[in-house]
Amino acid sequence: MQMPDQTHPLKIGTRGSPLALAQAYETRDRLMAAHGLAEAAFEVVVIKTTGDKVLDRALKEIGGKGLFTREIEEALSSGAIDIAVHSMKDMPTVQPGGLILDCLLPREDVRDAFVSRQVGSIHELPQGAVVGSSSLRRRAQLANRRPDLKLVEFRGNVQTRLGKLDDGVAVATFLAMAGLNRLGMADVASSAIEPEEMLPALAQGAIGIERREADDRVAALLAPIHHAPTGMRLAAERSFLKTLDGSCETPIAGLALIEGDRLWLRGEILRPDGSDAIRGEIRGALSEGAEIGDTLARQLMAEAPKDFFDWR
Ligand SMILES: NCc1[nH]cc(CCC(=O)O)c1CC(=O)O
Repeated sequence: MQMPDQTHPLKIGTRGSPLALAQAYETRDRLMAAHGLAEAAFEVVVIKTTGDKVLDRALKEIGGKGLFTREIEEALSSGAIDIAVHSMKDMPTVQPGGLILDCLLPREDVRDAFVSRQVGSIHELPQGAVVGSSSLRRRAQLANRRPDLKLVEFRGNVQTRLGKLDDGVAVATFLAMAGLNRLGMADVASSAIEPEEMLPALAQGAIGIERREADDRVAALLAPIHHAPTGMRLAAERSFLKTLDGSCETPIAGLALIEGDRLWLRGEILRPDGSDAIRGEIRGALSEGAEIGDTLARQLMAEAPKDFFDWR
């Protein structure tokens, strides 16, 4: 296999946020260790996406899937980069023709973090407290569990959101534990929310590496850093999401865990205002992630009232 080197570096495409860069460097470090390569054999290429450019509107208004990925995938297809590093929870369930996402790094903490300067957990929030979040899923889940709370839009990176808390715009907000851990900012979390209380986003905490499907050299380079258990869990979670036709910006939550030689998938779908939630779970063989994800999605859809999906 032709290894990348200083004159022919492997080009790693990524968004430019501190979290995206941390994920790109983690990928580079794993590739360096797996193949005994020097840092100079890699080049990190920062690409600005629509989601990075538009900061003044709610994500669902800008609309469409792949808000944070389109420009990066174009660079991959054109050959401007060799691999693209993504947060799997932001990835559409189907990749553009010619691209494939089959390399996953070991998953980080899947839980959401509850972040507040004043209170320690959701339960401690006073009646009617203002909570900031831009995530349709988190807003719907919170409204479902605490209809008394007042929800406000909250966009921007971690620092921006913490600044809004300091300015008193809201008493609390939510972030992914995975992102905080990767940024070395876990201490920002007042507490981690257990999946039993609130299921996370599908694929939360997982990093995926996308490549050109026909690029056998890159496939061979990536093979040793793929984490199979994460792949099995994500197969179930992404199949669940795909059948529901959801994206990271629809009120759908779920989590697959490995219990011995079995996969255990839990899922939840909500109305955006939180007035209704439907939950379910399913178990299956480790190799059957795609099947159980699809089956659970169909079960929940069958249980849902006719108008349940009118928000789509
Ligand atoms: N939608 C933005 C996004 N995409 C991935 C993460 C966190 C890291 C991860 O889940 O892997 C975040 C931020 C957040 O939800 O706090």
